[in-house]
Amino acid sequence: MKEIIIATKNAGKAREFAALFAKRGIEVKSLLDFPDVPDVEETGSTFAENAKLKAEAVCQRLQRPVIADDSGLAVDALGGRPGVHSARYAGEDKNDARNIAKLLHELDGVPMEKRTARFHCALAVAIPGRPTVIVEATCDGYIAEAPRGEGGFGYDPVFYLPERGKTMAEFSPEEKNAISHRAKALAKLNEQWDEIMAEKGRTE
Ligand SMILES: O=P(O)(O)OP(=O)(O)OP(=O)(O)OC[C@H]1O[C@@H](n2cnc3c(O)ncnc32)[C@H](O)[C@@H]1O
Ligand SMILES: [Mg+2]
Repeated sequence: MKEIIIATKNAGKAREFAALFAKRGIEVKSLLDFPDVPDVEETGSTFAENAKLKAEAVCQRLQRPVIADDSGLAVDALGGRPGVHSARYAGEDKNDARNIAKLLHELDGVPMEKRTARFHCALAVAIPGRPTVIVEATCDGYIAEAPRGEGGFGYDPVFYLPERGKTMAEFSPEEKNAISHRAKALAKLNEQWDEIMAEKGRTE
């Protein structure tokens, strides 16, 4: 296979998938390339449910193999919030800067050792006529007291990895793709990739 569709309108995610799949010589298309595909409502209560909803809706529409990513940030001191609501934490417009400002406000006064958090990533692969495959992975860190760095997207400027002494937004794309929740989930998918794609070959 030379091309895969990622069911996302998030340019940051699309960029990371493009780099991760480039190693395999596979070109990534996102929903930014298919503007007519309508938004899928994320009504699930877990990352896995939402990834499945997005992958199956777009697969149904395009009749092609599709991967969807549902991801987010779970902060221990906030009982796991923003969780599945990470994208719209500060409002419907999905504004990264406002989401970060709200998060920092909610954690005001919480000491560093209690600012533990993890990024979650659920990936769902939907192929016409086949059961959907789902994998999940996480990446542990801390919520910094102020944003730092220009790279990545979303909550990366406040996601601090003490072992590197940097926020994820201070990582190069290669560094982030070596350790991120998304890269780890994709590595899990990779283990099943040949099997998934072999089945696909038979249905073509
Ligand atoms: O649903 P799609 O179209 O894929 O795009 P989205 O941006 O709405 O994506 P999600 O519903 O999965 O919400 C993910 C939220 O978690 C954030 N997020 C996910 N992965 C991240 C990462 O690697 N670094 C920083 N923030 C991330 C992201 O900014 C969003 O606020
Ligand atoms: Mg979304």
